[in-house]
Amino acid sequence: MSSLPSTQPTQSLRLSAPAKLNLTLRILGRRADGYHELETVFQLLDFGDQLTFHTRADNTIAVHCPGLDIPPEQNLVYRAADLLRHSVGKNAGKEAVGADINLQKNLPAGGGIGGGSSDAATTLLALNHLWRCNLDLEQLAGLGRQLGADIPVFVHGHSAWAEGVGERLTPIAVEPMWYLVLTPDCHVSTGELFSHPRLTRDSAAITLAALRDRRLTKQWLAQYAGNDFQPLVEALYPEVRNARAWLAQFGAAQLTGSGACVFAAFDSEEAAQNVLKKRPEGLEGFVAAGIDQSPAHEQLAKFAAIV
Ligand SMILES: C[C@](O)(CO)[C@H](O)COP(=O)(O)OP(=O)(O)OC[C@H]1O[C@@H](n2ccc(N)nc2=O)[C@H](O)[C@@H]1O
Ligand SMILES: Nc1ncnc2c1ncn2[C@@H]1O[C@H](COP(=O)(O)OP(=O)(O)OP(=O)(O)O)[C@@H](O)[C@H]1O
Repeated sequence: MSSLPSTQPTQSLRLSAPAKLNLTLRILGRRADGYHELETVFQLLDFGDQLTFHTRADNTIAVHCPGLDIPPEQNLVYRAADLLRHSVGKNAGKEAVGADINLQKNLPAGGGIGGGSSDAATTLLALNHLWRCNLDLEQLAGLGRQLGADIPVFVHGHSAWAEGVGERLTPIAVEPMWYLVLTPDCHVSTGELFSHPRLTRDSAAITLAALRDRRLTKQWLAQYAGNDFQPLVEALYPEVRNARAWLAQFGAAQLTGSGACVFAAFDSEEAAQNVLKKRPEGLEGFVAAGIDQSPAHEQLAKFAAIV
């Protein structure tokens, strides 16, 4: 995969953290370390969180995130920033490696759309630039992997076919589609689901060979879409079951990640918006286009070009 643009450092930066959907998700088996081997398709979306980074003259990392009810030091944004500065040994030197980071959350936490993971990846990209760490994308993805299996895809910033625990990535082009994503008001714990005795974890592999020219078409999806978490999540969370059953009236509807969000694909924004307007009271959601490239990378490249 490509490396990052190298430029003079700057003092502040505003970048997006896009959401993802898992267009298919198969669990192939459990490894000795407890993690699971997967096959999944990551589709990036043109909707996500927003982050602003300002470097500081001291070594403090301060994360401001109105509305997210967790201690700042547990925020994946803080953990990514701290991991980056420790791993490059910068915090031991004379140069200040602090930052004020403002996180505007638009994505629900624990929704299976990768919000926290994307925030962490965007933080690695931004601070690698601002702190002049000069790590390449592989190195940043390796750091991200230490914090979560979903982070590497956002570091590389391309919709992808993924294997391993989700870190072995092959960039793909997905036929353009609009997605209606419903966000049931419940929080699903990824760790609990992966360790649940009733989880299906012996699916047959599809392999990348099924994706001709690394292009994913609607026909491919019709054959291979699905999510091994779905039966279990629907059994445990009636809100998810009800949301998907409602959406299934309008198209093939499925779970993303380990839930709780469910989605369906449409040919136009208008078609997706029309369905969103009809949603039952109390059920929220959003419409977004599928994109192959992360806006964070485009923003960083543009930024680097003008400083
Ligand atoms: C379900 C997906 O969202 C699909 O993209 C991901 O596999 C989950 O990725 P994630 O949320 O970044 O997961 P992590 O934070 O790394 O792990 C949470 C917990 O899920 C389990 N886990 C995660 C990923 C994986 N391939 N196998 C696992 O068994 C591990 O027990 C881990 O303790
Ligand atoms: N910046 C953050 N945004 C959201 N959640 C965060 C963040 N930092 C830490 N967390 C914690 O991580 C948990 C999972 O959040 P996240 O939004 O990544 O879940 P998810 O959408 O299910 O992700 P994935 O699809 O990667 O499993 C949350 O419940 C929250 O406690």
